[in-house]
Amino acid sequence: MAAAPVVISQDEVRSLLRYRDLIPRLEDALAKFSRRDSADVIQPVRSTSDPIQYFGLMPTYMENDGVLCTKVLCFYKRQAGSALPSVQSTVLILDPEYGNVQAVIDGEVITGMRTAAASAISAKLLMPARAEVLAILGSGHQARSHYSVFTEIFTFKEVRVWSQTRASAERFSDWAGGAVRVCGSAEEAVRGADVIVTVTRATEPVLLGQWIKPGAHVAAVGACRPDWRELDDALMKEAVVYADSKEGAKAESGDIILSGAEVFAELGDILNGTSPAHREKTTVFKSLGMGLEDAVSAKLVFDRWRAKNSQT
Ligand SMILES: NC(=O)C1=CN([C@@H]2O[C@H](COP(=O)(O)OP(=O)(O)OC[C@H]3O[C@@H](n4cnc5c(N)ncnc54)[C@H](O)[C@@H]3O)[C@@H](O)[C@H]2O)C=CC1
Ligand SMILES: O=C([O-])C1=[NH+]CCC1
Repeated sequence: MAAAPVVISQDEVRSLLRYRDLIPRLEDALAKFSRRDSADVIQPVRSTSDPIQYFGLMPTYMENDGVLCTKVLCFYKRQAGSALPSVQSTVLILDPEYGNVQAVIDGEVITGMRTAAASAISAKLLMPARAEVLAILGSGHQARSHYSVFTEIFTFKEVRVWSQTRASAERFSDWAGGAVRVCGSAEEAVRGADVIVTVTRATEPVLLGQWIKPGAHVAAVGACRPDWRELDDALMKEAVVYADSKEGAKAESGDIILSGAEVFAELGDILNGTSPAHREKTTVFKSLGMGLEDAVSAKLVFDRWRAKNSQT
């Protein structure tokens, strides 16, 4: 019988995962994904069903890297007063040879960090030169991880936040040590911004093309269902649109499907040098999230966890 799986908690993941290690591995994995070589990556679009609002399975196999993994995720309606996240997830690492589960890893920190890291990679590739102003729409879990990585790897003169309520935007600004300007409207937050991150649970557009400075880069992270929107048609039609996965974007993104916008390229195509990065134009990175990103993060965590626990 195979050994029982290890369980790696959220605190352990937080202590083991660093953006400086994760970002280069994600860049490598995104590039492999876009080459569509099945020995590098097999990652179908996630399967979803709605028995409890939204239940998703995100399997990935990376033969050459010896990784077999799946994330299980679930959205739920936050109960008043609950501190639990609205996206719950767990990552399972399986033995690629025998299929037994080797590790059960809390998915919250992984989801927060790998999503923010993918957005940061999009900004590295697509934001205008000398970007000075970052605007964040939304103030939840993803807003925090995006603030952390964007301020760790870039230098902005100003960071702004807008959220559904002023109180939640102020809590976010307090969490960030007061270094963030709280804005009274999404328009106020994004006017003149060079980089805009949308991390809301909106189902209707909260970001309009008419507000955006030409040449700005938008990392659009929410609206991951075919009938949900964060961005309006004007922006989707004006911008050069990139995605993590073209198949994922066409199947899951309301902003792509309902606007009729074309996905110009994947981030991996830019990393492979097979598509240009149109930094001089207004760009949108439509992020849906990929099992591949969880697999890379979970492998990093599991390898570090084993190294640490074999020494003790
Ligand atoms: N692309 C990806 O890889 C991933 C995307 N997501 C998506 O990112 C979004 C944010 O996720 P979390 O930060 O974990 O959620 P959260 O629940 O922690 O935060 C959501 C934020 O959206 C705001 N919000 C809710 N409804 C809104 C509306 N109608 N208009 C404007 N703002 C609204 C809330 O006030 C809050 O600030 C969600 O849509 C989630 O599905 C989450 C994980 C990965
Ligand atoms: O990739 C992911 O984990 C998610 N994408 C949308 C919600 C959660």
